[in-house]
Amino acid sequence: MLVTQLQKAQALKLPSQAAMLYRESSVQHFWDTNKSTLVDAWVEWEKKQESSFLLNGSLFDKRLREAVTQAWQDPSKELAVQDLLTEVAPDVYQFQLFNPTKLIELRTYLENAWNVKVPLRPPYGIALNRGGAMLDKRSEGYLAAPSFQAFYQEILDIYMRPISRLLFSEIIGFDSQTFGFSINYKPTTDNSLRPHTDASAVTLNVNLNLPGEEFTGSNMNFFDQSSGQMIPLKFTPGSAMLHRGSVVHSAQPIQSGERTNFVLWLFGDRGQIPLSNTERPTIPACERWTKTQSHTDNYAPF
Ligand SMILES: O=C(O)CCC(=O)C(=O)O
Ligand SMILES: [Fe+2]
Repeated sequence: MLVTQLQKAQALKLPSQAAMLYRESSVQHFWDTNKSTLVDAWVEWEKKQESSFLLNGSLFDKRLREAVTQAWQDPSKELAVQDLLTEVAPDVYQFQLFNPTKLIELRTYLENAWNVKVPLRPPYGIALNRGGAMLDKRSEGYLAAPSFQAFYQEILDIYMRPISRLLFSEIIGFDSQTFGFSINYKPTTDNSLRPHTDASAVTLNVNLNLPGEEFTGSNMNFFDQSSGQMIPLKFTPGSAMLHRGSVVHSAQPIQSGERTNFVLWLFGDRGQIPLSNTERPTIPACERWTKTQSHTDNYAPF
C-alpha cells in the first residue's frame, strides 16, 4: 500500500521531552533524518485544509495595516505608523498587531496543525521545554506549511522590520535574519520565565489569546534601568510588545487560564546583534521601508 509523506510523518515517534530538553544526539538525528518527510507532510496537510482558514492580511489590525501599507508606498507617511505605537517601558513599545475578532482564524489553523500529529519541535533552550513550536525554516521541526510560512514572513518583512527600524534605528544591519517560535503557558505546565535577555537585536512578542480567553497572572516584566524597577505589562488579544533583545524581561507565573504567544526575532548574519552602547542614528525614512537584500543564512540561536 502506498504510504503518503503525511502518514509517514504521523507515524514518527517524537523523541522524549527529556531527550529534547537535554539535547541528546539522537534528537538531532531524528530531525535530520526526517527533515524532508516533515516538510512534504506539511505541504500535503495544507492542501487538505478548508480554504476558509486562509491566513491573510485581514488578520492584522486595520489601522496598523492601512498605515503600514501607506508607509511602504510613501515612507514620508511613516509617522502615522509611529502614532499607533506606545512606549510602555524604556525601549519597549506596545501596539495592536492583530485584529482580535480575526484571531480565531489563526488559532483554528494552528489548532488543526497541532492536532494532525506531525512532529513539531518545541522551543527548548531558553529555560524550559515549553508547549509550542518552532516557526522559522532555519529551525528543525518547524511548521513548514506554505501558507503559514508566507504569513509568518509577512509579519517579519512587512511589519516587524520597518517598525523596528523606526523605533530602534541602531538595529539596521543587524536585522537581516529571522527566528520565531510559539509559546503557551498554563498553571499546570510551564508557567513562568525567569529574567533574561534575548539573543536578538529586536523581539516582537504577540499575544494570540482570543477575546474572552482570559488568564490571570502572566504579566511581562520589563526592567527600567533608570528606576531599577521592573515594569509589569499585560497582554490583551492581538496586542504586541516590541523590544530590544537587550532589555531584561521575565514572565510572571500564570495563575489561571492559558496564554499563547508568537515570539519573533530579528538579528544580523550569523546571529550578530548591535553592541549595547550603540547610538541611535538618524536615518531617512526610505531606508526603513525597503526590502532587505541580504541572503538568509541558516544560523539558529537554539
Ligand atoms: O511572552 C513571554 O512570556 C515572553 C517570552 C520570552 O521572553 C522569550 O521567549 O524569550
Ligand atoms: Fe525573552
